[in-house]
Amino acid sequence: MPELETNGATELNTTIADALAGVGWIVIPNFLSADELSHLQQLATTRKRAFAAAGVGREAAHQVRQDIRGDAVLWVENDDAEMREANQRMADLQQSLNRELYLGLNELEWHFARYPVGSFYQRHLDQHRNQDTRVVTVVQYLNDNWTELDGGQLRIYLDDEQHIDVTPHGGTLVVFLSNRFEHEVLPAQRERLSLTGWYRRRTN
Ligand SMILES: O=C(O)CCC(=O)C(=O)O
Ligand SMILES: [Fe+2]
Repeated sequence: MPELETNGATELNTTIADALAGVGWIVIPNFLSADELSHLQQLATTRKRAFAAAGVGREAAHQVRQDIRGDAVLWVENDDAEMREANQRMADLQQSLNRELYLGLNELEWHFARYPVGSFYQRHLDQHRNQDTRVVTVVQYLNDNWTELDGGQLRIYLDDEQHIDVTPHGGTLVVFLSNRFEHEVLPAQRERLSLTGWYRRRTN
């Protein structure tokens, strides 16, 4: 029998859906429990050698450009047994967003991302040009004891060039509409670890 979502999880997913329908973004501290956080940190550590430099651009235009983004990534597979719980939480959120906002999301693609000391990701939009399949961006941070001095904030540009800075505290979840907000990762003064993903609507 499938596990039932707890009421807390359902409520949280509704809060996220409401925020997306309203301002279009939300930050949720302590989205991950301490156990979930340490499990994901351990996985990222165990798999450290499998991370590969991230690129920019799609297909033929794809290239590693550390002057644009300096992180290394490891994609998460759907059938990864170690990621079962994390994938399930994201699947539950996907279902809530579809139920409440009729977004028609049909998959999550996500990866671990490791930003070495001094690295950053320049201001960008997550939707690839001429392709609108990335609908909702989700980021979970996996860092212990992060302080303002460690840099690495996620800067989200709101309307009128106002911005908010999100500190990548372990367990924090950020969700925003992929086509609406340009954002950047400020230079990290410590190694910075996250899980970043996109709910997509397949066009074919
Ligand atoms: O790690 C973050 O805070 C955001 C990463 C990001 O913008 C991306 O991978 O597209
Ligand atoms: Fe991004």
